[in-house]
Amino acid sequence: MVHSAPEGGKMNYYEVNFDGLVGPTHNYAGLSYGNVASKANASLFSNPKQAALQGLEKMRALSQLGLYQGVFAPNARPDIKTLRALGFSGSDSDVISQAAKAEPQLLKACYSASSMWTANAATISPSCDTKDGKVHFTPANLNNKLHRAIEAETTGRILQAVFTDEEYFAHHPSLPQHSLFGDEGAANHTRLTDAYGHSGLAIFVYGEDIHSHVKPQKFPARQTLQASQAVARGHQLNPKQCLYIQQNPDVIDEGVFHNDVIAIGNENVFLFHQKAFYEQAAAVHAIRQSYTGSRPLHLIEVSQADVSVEDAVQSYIFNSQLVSLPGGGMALIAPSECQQVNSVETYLSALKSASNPVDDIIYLDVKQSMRNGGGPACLRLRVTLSEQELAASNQSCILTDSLYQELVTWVSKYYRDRLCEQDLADPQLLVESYTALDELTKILSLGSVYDFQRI
Ligand SMILES: NCCC[C@H](NC(=O)CCC(=O)O)C(=O)O
Repeated sequence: MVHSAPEGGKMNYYEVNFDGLVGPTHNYAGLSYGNVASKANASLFSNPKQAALQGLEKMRALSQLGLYQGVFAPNARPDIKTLRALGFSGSDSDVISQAAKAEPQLLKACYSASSMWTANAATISPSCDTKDGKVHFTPANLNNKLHRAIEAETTGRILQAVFTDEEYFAHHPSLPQHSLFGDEGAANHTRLTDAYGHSGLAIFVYGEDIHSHVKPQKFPARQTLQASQAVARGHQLNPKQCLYIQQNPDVIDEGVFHNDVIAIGNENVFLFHQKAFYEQAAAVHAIRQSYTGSRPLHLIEVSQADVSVEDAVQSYIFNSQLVSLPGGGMALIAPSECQQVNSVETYLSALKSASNPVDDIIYLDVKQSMRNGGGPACLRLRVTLSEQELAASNQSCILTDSLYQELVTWVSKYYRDRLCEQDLADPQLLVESYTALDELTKILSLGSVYDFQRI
C-alpha cells in the first residue's frame, strides 16, 4: 500500500477514513422506520461473513489508492447489558431465550450489527477548526432508534482507545438521550475547505428544529438543530465558520433519513441534489457566502430531471465517498447499485468528464450493507488528522497489508455465512460473537472496550 510522502518541512493533514468492521451478527431485522431498504429487506437471510469481507475489500481498495485507512471495531452484540436492564435475568443463555420468547423485537434490537455504519458513530472536528487546537469527538446518541441508541457508550470507549493521547484529542460524552437532542453524527455534517489542514466551513444539516413547524409528515427527522448546535459549541468551533441548514422534509419522507443520502462534500467540492435542502436557493447562497477558502468552491447541484430522489435513494449515489487522491484530483467511490440505475450511471459518466475535480468513479460492492440502507459513505467515519495526530493514534487500527490479511483470516474463522431471525435465539451465537470480538480487541490493541470484558 502506497502512501504519499510528506513534503519537506510542511505539516501535512490527511483525511483518514475509519470504516466500521461489520460485526459477526449482521442481520436484516427491519428496525429502521424511514429507511426504505431496512424495511424492504427485513425478512432476508444475511451473510455476515460476506458482509465483513466486502467491508474489508472496500478498506483495502481505498488503501491501495494511497489513502490512509482506519479500522473501527464494532459494538459487541448481543447487548446483554441492555436486555438485563429490560428485566431479563439468569445466565446469558437464559436472558437470550427469555427475550426470544417474550420480546423478539427487543432481542433483534440488541443483536443488530448497526455500529458498522460509522458515519453515525460520532461528529469529529479537526484541530484546525477548534479553539484549543485539539481534535474533538462527540459520539452520536442515535436516540431515534433503540438498536442504535445502545451504541453510544461502547462507541465512545472505542474512540478513546483509538485516539487516546490527551495532548491531541478531546472526547465529549454523547448528548443527553432525549428527542430534543437527536444526533446522528457525521452523516449530517460536512466540512468545506481549501485543504484539509486549513480551517473549514462546518455545515450541519438537521432534519428538524424542534421550535419550528417545518418537519417531515411521515418519517422521523433523526437530527435536530439543537443537537447540531450543542455539538458545535462543545467542539469550540468558530460560530462564523458554522452553518446550520435544514434538510428538505419532503425528501425525508421519501427515504432520505440522513443528509449523506442526498449530499456529499469533500474539500472544495459539494455535490447535492436539487431537493436536498429546505429553501434550497437560500441555503446554497449561504454556503457560497460563508466559504472562505481561496481555492474555488465547486457547488454541483444534481437536478431532479437528471436523477430523481427515488433513483438517488435506490442507487445511493450520494452515499458515495468523495476522496482526494494523493496525486491530485478526486475519485467518487460509489456503490455498484449505481450501475443498475440508468439515470444515475448516465449522470456519473457525465460528472466524470465535466470540468470539475471529480476525475474518476470507482464502483464497489457493499451489497450486504446496502440491503440495510448503508452505502460506502455510511460505512466510514472521516477523521482529518495532522501527521502528528495520525502518529499519536492507535497504529494497530490503521490498515496495512498484514492487518488486512489478519482480519480476513479472523472473519473466515469466526463468522457464519447465513443468519436469520430464528438464529438469534441460539445461545451459541453469543459465544461465537464474544469469542471473536475478544480476539479482535487484541488484534486492534483496544484493551477491554466491551461490557463482557469488564465484568
Ligand atoms: N447510515 C446508514 C445507517 C443505516 C442504518 N440501518 C439500520 O439500522 C438497519 C438495521 C436493520 O433493520 O436490521 C440506520 O437506519 O440507521
